[in-house]
Amino acid sequence: LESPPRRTGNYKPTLWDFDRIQSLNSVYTEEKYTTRASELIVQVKKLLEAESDWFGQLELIDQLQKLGLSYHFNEEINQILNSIYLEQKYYGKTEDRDLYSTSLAFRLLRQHGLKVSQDVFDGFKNEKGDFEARLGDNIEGVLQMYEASFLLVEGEMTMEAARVFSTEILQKKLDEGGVDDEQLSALLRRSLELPLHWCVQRPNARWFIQAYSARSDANPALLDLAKLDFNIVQAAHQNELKQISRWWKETRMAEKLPFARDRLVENYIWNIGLLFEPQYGHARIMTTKLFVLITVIDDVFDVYGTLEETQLFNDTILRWDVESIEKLPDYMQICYLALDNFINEMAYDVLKEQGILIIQDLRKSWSDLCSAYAKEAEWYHMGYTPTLDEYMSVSWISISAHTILLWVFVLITNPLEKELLQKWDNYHQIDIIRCSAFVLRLADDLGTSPFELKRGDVPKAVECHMNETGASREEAKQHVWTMLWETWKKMNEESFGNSPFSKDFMRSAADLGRQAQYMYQHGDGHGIRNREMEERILGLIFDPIV
Ligand SMILES: CC1(C)[C@@H]2CC[C@@]1(C)[C@@H](OP(=O)([O-])OP(=O)([O-])[O-])C2
Ligand SMILES: [Mg+2]
Ligand SMILES: [Mg+2]
Ligand SMILES: [Mg+2]
Ligand SMILES: [Mg+2]
Ligand SMILES: [Mg+2]
Repeated sequence: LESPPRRTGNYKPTLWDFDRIQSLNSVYTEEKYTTRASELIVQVKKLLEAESDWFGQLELIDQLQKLGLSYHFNEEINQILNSIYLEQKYYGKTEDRDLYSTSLAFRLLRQHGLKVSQDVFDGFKNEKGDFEARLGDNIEGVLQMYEASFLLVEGEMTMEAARVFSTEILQKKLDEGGVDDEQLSALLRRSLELPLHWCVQRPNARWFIQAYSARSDANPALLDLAKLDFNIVQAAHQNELKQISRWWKETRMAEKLPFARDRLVENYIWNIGLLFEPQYGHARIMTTKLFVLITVIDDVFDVYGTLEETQLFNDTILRWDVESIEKLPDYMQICYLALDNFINEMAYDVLKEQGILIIQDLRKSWSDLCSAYAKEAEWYHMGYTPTLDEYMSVSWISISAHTILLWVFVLITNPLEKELLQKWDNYHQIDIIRCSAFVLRLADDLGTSPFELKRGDVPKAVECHMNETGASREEAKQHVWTMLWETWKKMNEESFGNSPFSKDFMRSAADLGRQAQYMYQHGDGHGIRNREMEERILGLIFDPIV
């Protein structure tokens, strides 16, 4: 029986080939630049110390975060935010504080894990309990209220009302052209599309550095440090990318598996967002290799493999015995061995560094992932459209977040305790992992499903909801956005909880969701190039800020 013609993703070749990547070089690895940066860091620390009032301190902290510089000042920022929280200065009588400072304090303290009550906004309501219309006269204050509203947790009606109230005012102002300040209207447009709380820090820093350099009141030391630090970090990223690119070329997978996405740079960008701290260079290299293998094997199940082949591959991964590899078609033998080599490399890495054998944990994660892939392939080939709940029960695994976060956990947790690792045995119950996976899945479906369905793929969240409820595509997309929004409330709750995982891990889990919203903001930024993504990659990796 002639097997049906194989589908293809029609993926274009990579925009950034091996030679282009290997030709990357930057002057910002030179000693004189890092010395200059250290001097500027001292100057900015003095700026922080010199700030007398709490409002000025918060403004500076907010700026440092946007400029991607906050990691140099963690101690100072901790100390300032903790004392503002303890002294509750933002709670004062409404007349001597305003919407702007209250909202800024609410957002920065909550982001820091300090749970300011939503009651701080009660002072801005009228006797009926609605926010006073006059607040709309201060657009900067309303923008801060909007940004603060994304830090809500379940059941906080005041924060829901704050989001609706502020969104309406900001949208109306933009529609009427009522914002004459060009910089402010750019800020409004950007935040209405993606609020600060949903923005991954490093990839967005360049935009905020450009915006800050356009301000007449920009502090020269702060601006110089922002540009210099960005370029120094970029130089380090270039070296990491060159190293991964040599590995990718040696595997020859792009050539052997031409049907799959050859997206080394895009896969690396994911990890610039996911692993923020510059010292996580080795971790970014390993997680990028993981992303590259996930991308290829995802395409094996979603695009190229026949139903029988995908089941065969899944069985081989479940059993992980080399005898069964004999039965795999050649292209799958390449995938299996590349994956097996990588898992062994990773396990060896951890064994020699931490003295713990994690090979079973890594394989278990991958067998769960491939089982989910196989389930989706079965649904596609049977022409079956699951209910949305049924779809999510499989696709929150197939989006690979649980595997990505296991790699991140192992690579940044030092020392790696056995009992903490054992918590991964029932990762289905770990809220932060589930939330991160849901945001990644829902953002991915909103960004990639139109292209996936054109070439043939399992019905995605939007299509499942349409099929189940008869909703229109627009209504179904709105429903998916609402699910994403509900998930962020749970994710916010997790950052207050006393999780057994480190702050860096909790941040990475949330950043995985944020990075997805960044990659898919203008369509499928991962698989199908678009101008915005191209410009973002040039600005992030190739071109220093002058
Ligand atoms: C890194 C990833 C999140 C993972 C592999 C590439 C991705 C960008 C995404 O690709 P996609 O094909 O959209 O995943 P899915 O929809 O087939 O699950 C799934
Ligand atoms: Mg290719
Ligand atoms: Mg896919
Ligand atoms: Mg898939
Ligand atoms: Mg919990
Ligand atoms: Mg997708």
